Amino acid sequence: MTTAAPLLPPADWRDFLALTKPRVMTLVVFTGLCGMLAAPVAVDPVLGFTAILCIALGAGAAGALNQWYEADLDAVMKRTAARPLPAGRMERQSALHFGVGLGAFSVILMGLAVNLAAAAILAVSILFYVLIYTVWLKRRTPQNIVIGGAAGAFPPLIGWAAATGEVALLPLLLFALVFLWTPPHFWALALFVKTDYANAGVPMLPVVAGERVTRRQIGLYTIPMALVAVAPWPLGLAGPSYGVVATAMTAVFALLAALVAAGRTSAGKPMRHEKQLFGFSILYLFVVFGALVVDRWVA
Ligand code: HEM
Ligand SMILES: CC(C)=CCC/C(C)=C/CC/C(C)=C/COP(=O)(O)OP(=O)(O)O
Repeated sequence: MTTAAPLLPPADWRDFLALTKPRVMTLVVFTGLCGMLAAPVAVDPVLGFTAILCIALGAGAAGALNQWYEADLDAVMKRTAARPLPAGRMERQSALHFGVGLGAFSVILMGLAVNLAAAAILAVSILFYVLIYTVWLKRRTPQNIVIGGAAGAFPPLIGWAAATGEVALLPLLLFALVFLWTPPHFWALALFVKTDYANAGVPMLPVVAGERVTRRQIGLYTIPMALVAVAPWPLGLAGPSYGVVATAMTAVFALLAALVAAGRTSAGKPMRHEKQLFGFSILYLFVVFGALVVDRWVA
């Protein structure tokens, strides 16, 4: 006779919150909000709030499904071992039900309360992150984050579509900015947590191709990223206040990326520039996206 594994007690709300990767999602939601506020229309506040809520819930659902699928990987990486599933604080089924329910709710609410264009792009981004990145590419190729990372670039398009019902050149540039920003953002981190990924058998670029190639790739992606970041200004899609902030922030980003690409080290501080580039990459998107909204509404 077989005995069923004992069921865990119901998980705490904090564990469900942790499934949504709330810290990463703040920036995802912020880029969505800025995409919405950069649109040349005044959005009804209730509708706008609902759209941003749907992006937050959809992104949270994607995070939960990611953790449901890769609990085995998370268990072997130091950075992720304390998450609710690998730490044994939650049944896998609960994470699956939570993710599917929340994801469906976010897309349906967006479709009913906001518009179909925003709901469709939200659905695509959730499916992209879960199926294309997490299930298909992450364990197969070091290009995982380049292709799969597109999922994280959709929110500005969703925000814009929520406001206008369509897409346009400016939100497409914002998509391209986050898309090209993701490799330097992630590979800078991957350089200093390489052993974690190597132990887990995840083929991240520094593990598979080595540090030199990764550094060069960071430098290479930074060039088109810089052009796309500044482009809204000369194209007349944003004014000089955006142009100045975006140029200054991009110059700092490019300098740090160049130091990383050149493999510059400072005595006694291993991976100093890599850590600086990773940290700055987060501030960078907050400031550049924020500057676009300030430029539209205040400047
Ligand atoms: C496939 C693409 C990406 C990968 C693999 C990736 C990976 C990571 C990892 C491993 C961390 C550090 C640890 C953590 O807190 O979990 C991190 C931090 C972060 N990422 Fe990304 N990231 C990606 C794309 C993005 C995107 C698109 C955004 C937002 C637009 C973003 C925003 C952030 C933020 C805000 C943090 C800091 C979180 C904190 O303070 O703990 N990331 N990222
Ligand atoms: C609107 C919507 C659905 C947006 C999707 C949000 C999204 C794709 C964010 C990407 C950022 C992210 C959490 C990467 C983590 O990669 P990982 O899963 O490899 O990190 P881990 O090792 O921390 O699990």
